[in-house]
Amino acid sequence: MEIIKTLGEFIIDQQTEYPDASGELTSLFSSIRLAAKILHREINKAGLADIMGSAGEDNVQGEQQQKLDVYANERFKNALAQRGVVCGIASEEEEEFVTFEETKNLDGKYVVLIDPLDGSSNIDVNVSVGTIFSIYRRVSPLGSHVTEEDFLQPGHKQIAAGYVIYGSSTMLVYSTGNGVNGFTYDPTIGVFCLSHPNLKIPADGNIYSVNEGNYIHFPDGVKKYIKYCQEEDTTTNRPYTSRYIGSLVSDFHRNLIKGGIYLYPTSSRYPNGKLRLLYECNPMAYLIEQAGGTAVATTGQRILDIEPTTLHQRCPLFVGSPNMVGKLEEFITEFG
Ligand SMILES: O=P(O)(O)OC[C@H]1O[C@](O)(COP(=O)(O)O)[C@@H](O)[C@@H]1O
Ligand SMILES: [Mg+2]
Ligand SMILES: [Mg+2]
Repeated sequence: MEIIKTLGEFIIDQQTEYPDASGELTSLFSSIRLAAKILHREINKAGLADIMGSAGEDNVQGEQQQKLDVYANERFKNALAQRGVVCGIASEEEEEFVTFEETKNLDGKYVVLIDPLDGSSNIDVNVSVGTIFSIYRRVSPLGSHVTEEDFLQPGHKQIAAGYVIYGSSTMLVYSTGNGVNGFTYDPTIGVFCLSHPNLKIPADGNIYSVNEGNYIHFPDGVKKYIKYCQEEDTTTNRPYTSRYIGSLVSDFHRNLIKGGIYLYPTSSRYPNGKLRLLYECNPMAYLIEQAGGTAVATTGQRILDIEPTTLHQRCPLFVGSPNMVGKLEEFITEFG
């Protein structure tokens, strides 16, 4: 008989490992689960619903907001405000952090940082997109008003992080600091089921993911590494294969399973890199380290040790199989 372990059961099992657990994190995860199911439903029929295309406004990053960016932001915001365990969120689609001022939330001990819809440029062309989330305990006292300090915590202080990928199937992949597990959504029974237990990234891979359209603007060390990936050398399994979907969640997920490296370096267009530290780089760095991989902003600079200064700050991201990131760091050390 087929044993199905649902996400709900898995979280409750994990909770028993923490004797003083209050169940609040479990409750927070059920909010994320609910919003993910609603997004799954909408994305699956996106071509039929009025949910494609631009929303006609720019977000704080100066990027045109897509209708699905706005929709996803509202769904996650509403779901996270429901259960009184989250006192505030910071989102790619909100200029300032949002506090849930209803009294019940002031006692919420968690803050959530979220990229409600990752891979926005792929929405209208039916390519997989995602949601990325990062969870911290607040630093301000319970019952008091939420402050920016609650959000500007270094990545190693995360108590959980994860993503949802809306692809050929919808999956939720997360960690609470005890390994990384993946759950596939079964819409026929409306639950996420454990499908990828204890994910570990291979130490080496043969996939590199980078937008080579920006190549001429990359630092020399990165250029040299990309050339290294393309050289012929069967002893080191090169040339590697180039794969770039243009949705961080999807490129990350593939490399997590198969081994590989994802690079979003600095360039003249993005002098500090494109991706946002708090709700893209930190959660992915937390997951990759839990899966045995590495995430750096440059040689020896662990993403999780960066002290954030602003909500939407950007930083370069090099993440993936430890041996591949290590090799890239050698090139950056030598060539800058
Ligand atoms: O088109 P580019 O410059 O290669 O950027 C692609 C990257 O930008 C992103 O789309 C940024 O995320 P958002 O879609 O959430 O803004 C990543 O998912 C992706 O990896
Ligand atoms: Mg994103
Ligand atoms: Mg986004």
